[in-house]
Amino acid sequence: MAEESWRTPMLVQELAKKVQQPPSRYVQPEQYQPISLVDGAEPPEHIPVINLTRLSAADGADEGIKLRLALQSWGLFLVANHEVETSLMDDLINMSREFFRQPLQEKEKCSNVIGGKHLQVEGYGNDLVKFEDQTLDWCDRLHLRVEPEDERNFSLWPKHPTPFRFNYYPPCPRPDLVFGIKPHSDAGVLTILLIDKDVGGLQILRDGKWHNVPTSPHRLLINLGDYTEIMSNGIFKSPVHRAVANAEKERISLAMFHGLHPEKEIEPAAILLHEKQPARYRKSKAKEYLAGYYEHFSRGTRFIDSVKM
Ligand SMILES: O=C(O)CCC(=O)C(=O)O
Ligand SMILES: [Fe+2]
Repeated sequence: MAEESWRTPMLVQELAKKVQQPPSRYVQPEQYQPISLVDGAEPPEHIPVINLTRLSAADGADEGIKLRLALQSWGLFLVANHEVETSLMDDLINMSREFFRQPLQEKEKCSNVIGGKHLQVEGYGNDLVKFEDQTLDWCDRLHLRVEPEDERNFSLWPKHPTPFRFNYYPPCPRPDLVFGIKPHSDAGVLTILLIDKDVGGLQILRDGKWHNVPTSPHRLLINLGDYTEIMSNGIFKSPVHRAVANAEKERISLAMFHGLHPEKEIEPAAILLHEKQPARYRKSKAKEYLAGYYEHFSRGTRFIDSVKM
């Protein structure tokens, strides 16, 4: 049988302890290399902020208009007045840090490797490796399905279950050569992202420019995913984003993805279509979309481009 050990790379956290240079599998092709990333990006001032208290106030129509404009032009917004206790946000990040700081043996009880050979989405470990020549990201994850409740796979959950996907980015000796997570848009309906309040790295692409997302104070970012872009026939955007690596500090983020039932069909809403505005995306089932999404993600391309008409 062919040697397929490339399918199960070493955990990045372990690798980071050993190497002075990221191995070639992690180094982005020259045209994508994140040279002077942080310096090169736009400051965060322009990223829209939506105040949830105003949005739900009886006279909050102006905030509603702001929200619509934000989703049309950015596909995302930072949340003000989210009323999530900052201590809860800290606890989540700290619990996550504790999980990743455990001995490897302990973490591997939640491993995403099946049969010693393949990676699945759910569990602890690397991102999916679909192609031998795919460029890998400088991060490990703990990815857990939380809804529907009867699909929770508790054998992959740490002892203290938490319903999120945790991204762990170890320091990288050459952040100019790798991505923490390569440029991508999220697949689903929307994502709620809890960002490390001390270490930056998340950047959003808009009109050809990368914008840094601010870290402090405790930040929640809500971004749309591809399903919403398709259902809105392109009115709302599914933003391309990436995380850059850091030479000295580890970084943690928690993403909660809201998706759809695998059998559900995703297509532009009929109410938005008319003769002058035909459907701009082909119909697909959520499960087929996800399969295509992961293939494209591995390659650093966007599946949504292939369902555009
Ligand atoms: O770590 C981040 O800030 C971004 C994570 C992300 O984009 C993802 O998990 O899809
Ligand atoms: Fe993402």
